Amino acid sequence: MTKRISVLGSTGSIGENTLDIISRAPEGTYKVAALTANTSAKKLAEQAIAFDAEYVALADSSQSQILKAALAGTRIDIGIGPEALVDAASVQADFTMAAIMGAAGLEPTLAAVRQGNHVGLANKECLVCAGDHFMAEVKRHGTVLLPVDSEHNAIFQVLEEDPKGIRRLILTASGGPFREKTAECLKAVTRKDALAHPIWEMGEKISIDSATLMNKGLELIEASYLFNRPSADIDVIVHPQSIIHSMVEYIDGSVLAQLGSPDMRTPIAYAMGWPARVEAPVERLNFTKLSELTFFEPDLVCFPALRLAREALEAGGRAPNILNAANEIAVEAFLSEKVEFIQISQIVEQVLNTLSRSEGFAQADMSIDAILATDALARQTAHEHIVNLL
Ligand SMILES: NC(=O)C1=CN([C@@H]2O[C@H](COP(=O)(O)OP(=O)(O)OC[C@H]3O[C@@H](n4cnc5c(N)ncnc54)[C@H](OP(=O)(O)O)[C@@H]3O)[C@@H](O)[C@H]2O)C=CC1
Ligand SMILES: CC(=O)[C@@H](O)[C@H](O)COP(=O)(O)O
Ligand SMILES: [Mn+2]
Repeated sequence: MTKRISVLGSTGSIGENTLDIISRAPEGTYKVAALTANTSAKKLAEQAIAFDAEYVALADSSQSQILKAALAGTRIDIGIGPEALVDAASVQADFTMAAIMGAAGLEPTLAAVRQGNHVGLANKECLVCAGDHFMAEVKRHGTVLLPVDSEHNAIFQVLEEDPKGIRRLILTASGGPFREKTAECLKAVTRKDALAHPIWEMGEKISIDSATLMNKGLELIEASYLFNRPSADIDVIVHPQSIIHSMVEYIDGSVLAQLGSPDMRTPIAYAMGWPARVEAPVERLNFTKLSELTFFEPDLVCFPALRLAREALEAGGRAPNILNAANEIAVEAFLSEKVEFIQISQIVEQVLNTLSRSEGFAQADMSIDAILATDALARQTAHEHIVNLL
């Protein structure tokens, strides 16, 4: 039977990889329901025509004329503005790929969750800013949540084989482009250096997160919510080759891992095909050509973001929500060359300190409005810290 698929964030790296899997599948396997983007109107229109989408949504209204002109004369419905992303996510779909970058993806992804079908979750920020609320909605609607983030997809695959007797989850990290740098050298790194991930080709925000190790911090929080494990049960280990995507250690000492070439089309295909396995056009592992697999502890002094994320997870309440929002603003400031690389984690720490002093982290109200209010407050506080730095 044809699967109806929506792709939230179709113009991004995960979105394009998802459409690549769709384009290679036998005729009739998939039907594209909805596609969304922020500002990439032209690319969104091209995708919509190529994949015969039913509905497209563009968040940035200033680009709407480009989209409308490009789709004039087609039967593709168009929505404009952030609320149209929620409409797109509400178009009936058997599987939705949630691949919007950042907390902007929260409300559309929740709308997809409310359909009660299958959701592939790439947008880790959703879980970081609203973990309890998000997982409660998944449960309430009987949604099948399929992790797409490579580490979480690896753990999901392992736990499908054996969910008993777990001692700890081990998240692997590439270490990013600066894994061999000293704290002194990190002071001089540029935007270009930070975007040059040694293994993965990804969007700009996640590439910077990988360079600061905040990506691994967000993934630690993501894993805690997805697999219902406390911080103490989740370790991070640097594995520069990124061949082992993550592991689970069991109480008898066994460790099960998922391996594969570092290509996101494997976890994407896994999520789209689940519970079946489907073809993905990725390079197969050739063990005789793998020179070595190495591992070492992350350096929490050079990369304080990972420590901050673990502290936020352990503090609970609003802390992960604040961490995420502050990080989004700090990364944006780094990408627009307003702050230095090492200031990203400093800004996040300052926002956490400021808001823990003035407001505390306790959060009785886990409603979406409370989550969005905290997100807005943390963004404003981060902007204030950045202004003070300039
Ligand atoms: N890339 C990867 O390999 C991996 C990514 N992820 C996660 O997946 C998510 C997407 O990452 P990635 O594909 O790399 O990111 P990209 O930056 O490549 O793409 C992001 C997508 O989200 C859209 N978008 C960005 N901001 C907004 C907004 N404010 N409102 C609506 N739409 C928006 C973009 O539209 P536009 O093109 O118009 O800007 C684009 O379609 C992130 O959460 C990331 O952490 C997880 C694991 C691996
Ligand atoms: C591909 C993927 O899942 C990314 O989140 C990846 O993990 C980034 O690499 P780092 O391990 O460097 O953060
Ligand atoms: Mn990852």
